[in-house]
Amino acid sequence: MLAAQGVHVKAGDAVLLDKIYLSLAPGRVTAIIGPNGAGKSTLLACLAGLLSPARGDVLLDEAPLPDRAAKARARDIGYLPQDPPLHWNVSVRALVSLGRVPHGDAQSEAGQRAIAKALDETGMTGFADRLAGTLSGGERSRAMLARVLAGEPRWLLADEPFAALDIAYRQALMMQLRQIAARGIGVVVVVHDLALAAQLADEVVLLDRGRLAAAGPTKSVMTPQALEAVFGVAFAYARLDEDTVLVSRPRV
Ligand SMILES: Nc1ncnc2c1ncn2[C@@H]1O[C@H](COP(=O)(O)OP(=O)(O)OP(=O)(O)O)[C@@H](O)[C@H]1O
Repeated sequence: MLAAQGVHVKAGDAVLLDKIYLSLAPGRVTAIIGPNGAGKSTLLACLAGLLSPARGDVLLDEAPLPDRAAKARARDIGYLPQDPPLHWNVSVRALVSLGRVPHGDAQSEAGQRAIAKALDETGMTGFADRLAGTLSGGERSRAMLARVLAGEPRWLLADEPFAALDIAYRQALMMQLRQIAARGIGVVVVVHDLALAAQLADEVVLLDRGRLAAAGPTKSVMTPQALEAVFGVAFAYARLDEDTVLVSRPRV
């Protein structure tokens, strides 16, 4: 279980997160949604243990995250930031191998197997010998995801992993995240695209100006009323083949 207990984050006088209580289960895909500036990335960074709240705690399996040794935390929680910087122009294989650093086994058989699997799962095997600096934006974001997957974390926390991907890779990544969750891994993703979040997630966390507006099963959180209250845009249910989908209704 990954939980936030009264997480409160401030920057100067600004309240970025206001007493957030959450409990996330492994084996589920949770989408964090909300308008720009709502605090989604801040919450994800807290859950990853990369940002310390001014008040409140993040608990992993009921123990405070800061009590865990840094290496153990890095093995448990794989974090993919929005637009991760490329510090060294190394090969894609070397970049993905960095995912094994918390295990210290990049050269071992188990490490090599995890690296090969991560390259394969992200469609990056054919790029393994390319310099990462020569990749396109979408290829680079897949390589960064492969790096996190190579670490075989118990929790995968990703900030807008869909942003640079074309429609085919978006769908592939959606399926992949669902498969990762089906293996028992907790997947938490910040998602801007509400239709994508509705399709992808088992659970949704809806943030509004640093506050928790709602959290729970996707269908109960993503209602036209709740989304309208937070985004200030009209939403409605529409029929699409056999499915009911949520659509926004522009007022022009
Ligand atoms: N160091 C800081 N000082 C002041 N305000 C900050 C600081 N860091 C973040 N903020 C503000 O906190 C708010 C939440 O930021 P955050 O990046 O978590 O939002 P977000 O929901 O991920 O936004 P987006 O959808 O635009 O990516 C924003 O209004 C941001 O400007």
